[in-house]
Amino acid sequence: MQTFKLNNGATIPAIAYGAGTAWFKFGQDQIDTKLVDTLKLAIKKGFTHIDGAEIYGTSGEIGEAIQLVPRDQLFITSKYNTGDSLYTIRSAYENPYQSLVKELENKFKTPYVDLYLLHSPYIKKSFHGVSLVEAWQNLEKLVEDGYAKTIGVSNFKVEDIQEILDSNPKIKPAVNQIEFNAYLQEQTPGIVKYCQEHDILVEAYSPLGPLSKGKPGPIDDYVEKLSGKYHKAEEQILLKWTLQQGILPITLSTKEERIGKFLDIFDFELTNEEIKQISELGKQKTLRQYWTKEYGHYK
Ligand SMILES: NC(=O)C1=CN([C@@H]2O[C@H](COP(=O)(O)OP(=O)(O)OC[C@H]3O[C@@H](n4cnc5c(N)ncnc54)[C@H](OP(=O)(O)O)[C@@H]3O)[C@@H](O)[C@H]2O)C=CC1
Ligand SMILES: O=C1Nc2ccccc2C1=O
Repeated sequence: MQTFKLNNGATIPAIAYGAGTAWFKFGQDQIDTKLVDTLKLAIKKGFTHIDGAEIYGTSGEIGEAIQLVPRDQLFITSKYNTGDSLYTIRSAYENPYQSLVKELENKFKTPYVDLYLLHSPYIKKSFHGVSLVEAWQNLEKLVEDGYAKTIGVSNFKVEDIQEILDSNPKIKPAVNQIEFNAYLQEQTPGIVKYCQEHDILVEAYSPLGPLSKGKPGPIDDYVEKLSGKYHKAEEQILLKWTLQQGILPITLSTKEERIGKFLDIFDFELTNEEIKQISELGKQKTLRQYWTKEYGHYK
């Protein structure tokens, strides 16, 4: 499995299986056995990186599935539930520190996560009990106490990351997880370039948006042509387009045949011209699925 190097020297497997979106079950306590089985299948097929979050309600399922292999063979991500951008949903826990400690003990049943993120920058002291900078300091303490190996952010704009950097943090964010695909190459202005210049790895959620939600669209014919040229599925072409830009895709499938395919992307390379062409065609359409102004709520 290809890896990326993070700014703290840690390595991160270059593609992740997401335990959110289609698996989202916040507010229900019962274990989803189909998710446990699918996560085990994904691990057996070679996924070593699982993307979770408090808000997904699936930390218990991840905890069950990861018993399958030694802990050090896996890379587990979780995220502090910042709630929605309208401040109507909040974490079940007092603060980000407590959230991870309790989820590790009661759900993940493992002593640490490899990566812990603030799920969004929508953090207000009056609502969350901590300001954005104090939330970040909670994450730093999680590293100091051994509960998280690496820390980062998600859905952060340039100015949100700058606010953390301006606070003179002990630890810099290592990752910014954002919505990224051919139809959303800038979740917010300049964010990809800024992260790459500051040695912050960009993780792409919804990398297959153009296939699942974007059809018909301007990249369809070209991606189909590349699919024929490389004898790879359209999903594989889009995951490769993401990876070759130094961006880590987080995807998922509920279906066995797709899960294996997602990992069979390390034996071919798109040319620079092909990467550029997908990017240019993609700019003709905008598709944003998450964290829109109108979105506000999770459900
Ligand atoms: N930080 C954040 O705020 C967010 C993080 N995430 C993370 O990213 C993960 C992945 O996000 P997601 O948007 O689901 O990622 P993708 O864009 O990779 O979409 C995956 C979905 O696409 C479907 N799909 C795959 N190929 C095709 C195709 N050829 N035609 C039609 N449908 C297809 C799959 O369906 P099927 O099951 O039928 O194969 C699956 O449900 C989440 O689980 C979560 O971990 C997601 C959103 C926000
Ligand atoms: O997986 C996710 N589904 C979501 C829906 C709304 C906001 C964030 C998310 C996720 O992270």
